[in-house]
Amino acid sequence: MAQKLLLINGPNLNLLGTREPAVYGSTSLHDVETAAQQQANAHGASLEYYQSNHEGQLIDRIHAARLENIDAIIINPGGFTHTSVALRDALSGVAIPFIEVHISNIHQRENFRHHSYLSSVAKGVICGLGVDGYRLAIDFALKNL
Ligand SMILES: O=C(O)[C@]1(O)C[C@H](CCCOc2ccccc2)[C@@H](O)[C@H](O)C1
Repeated sequence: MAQKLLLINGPNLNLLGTREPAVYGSTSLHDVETAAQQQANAHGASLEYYQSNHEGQLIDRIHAARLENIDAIIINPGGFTHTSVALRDALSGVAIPFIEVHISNIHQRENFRHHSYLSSVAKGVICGLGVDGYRLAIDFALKNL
């Protein structure tokens, strides 16, 4: 059966490409999502994408994935990375392997960004490689998850 991937972006990532290009680059979220879908399709897989600024909506989307036979989730949790036990619990609860992606190297930034509530339950974490991190995460998921 063809692999099904889900790409999730959290709060403020809808601003990608419009603000702080020095930190997050100049690629828009739409272009990230489109490239991700094309990458998956080129390998015979499907990829859905979702973005929300609301913690509960992200949690509801993760819960729904359980009923959609999603094989792997690629998620940039945005700022909820550093605050949300609930998002961690949702990902753990649905038991779908996920890869955590951060565009910036959170370990080179403010101290409050150094801890992730998600990393210890993630299959893997990619950070600091810009939007290429999404492509690399998808590549790994296609090969391994
Ligand atoms: O580096 C990442 O991908 C982050 O997940 C991005 C989050 C911020 C998302 C906001 O993205 C923006 C993009 C463009 C302009 C303004 C915000 C930040 O809170 C994390 O610590 C690291």
